[in-house]
Amino acid sequence: MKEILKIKDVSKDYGIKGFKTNVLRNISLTVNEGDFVSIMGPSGAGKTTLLNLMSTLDKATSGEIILDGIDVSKVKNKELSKLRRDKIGFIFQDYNLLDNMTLMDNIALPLALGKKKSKEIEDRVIEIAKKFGLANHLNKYPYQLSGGQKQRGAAARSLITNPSVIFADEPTGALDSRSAYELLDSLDRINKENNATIIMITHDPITASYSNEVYMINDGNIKCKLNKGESRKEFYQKIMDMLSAMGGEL
Ligand SMILES: Nc1ncnc2c1ncn2[C@@H]1O[C@H](COP(=O)(O)OP(=O)(O)OP(=O)(O)O)[C@@H](O)[C@H]1O
Repeated sequence: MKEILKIKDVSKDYGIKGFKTNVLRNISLTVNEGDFVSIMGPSGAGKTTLLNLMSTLDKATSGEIILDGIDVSKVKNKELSKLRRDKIGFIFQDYNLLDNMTLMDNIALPLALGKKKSKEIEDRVIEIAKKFGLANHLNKYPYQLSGGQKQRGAAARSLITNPSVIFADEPTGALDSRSAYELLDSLDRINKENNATIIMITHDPITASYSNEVYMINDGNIKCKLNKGESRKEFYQKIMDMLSAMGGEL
């Protein structure tokens, strides 16, 4: 199995000398190709900080982060944007689609900087849009789309460059339950069919039950890790049991 992300003894402090907050403490974890991982934990536990370090948006105070064989602490700032463009897809809670572009152009955007021909780009957008149930909406602008369609558009955009890993920060946070289900179903499909590696932060146990592994973070540490192994319903129950054992504080 190929290791896509390896984190070794990673710590993160904020603030200046004498006023430091130790937000993450000696975190280690490995994500393999094709894994679908959730990170859960109470507000302020350090989930977004961890995601920002893993996705190279922020730098660790100490420890090692290896992304697809590259030690990110050794990559210069100028090369980091290329690394992000080539290897990482992002899905944010608030979609981040550009209002003045059609869905087709929004999904194609990460490819616009490359050297691909426009017909090739269009074919790729259509292929991915189909996976997300968006093939009939490609000529629409974001204001003509529902929240769920926008978020599936953002997910399609994150996949267009065939990244090594997709990071999603509360991707269902702004969606009603039906739209959340459709997004999660699409993510589940691209995980299984394209062997896409997905790392997602969520507060929601139902959302987490779509992934295959859950890391529970509290006070800057990994408190426990759950593996799916059984059906999604049983995994949901396992997550709920873990949350109640931790005091249900989410
Ligand atoms: N730039 C920063 N400077 C100082 N402290 C920060 C900074 N960013 C985050 N923190 C602190 O680090 C801690 C962890 O924040 P983080 O956003 O990672 O938590 P979280 O688990 O994602 O929380 P939530 O679920 O509420 O989004 C918090 O106490 C927060 O106040």
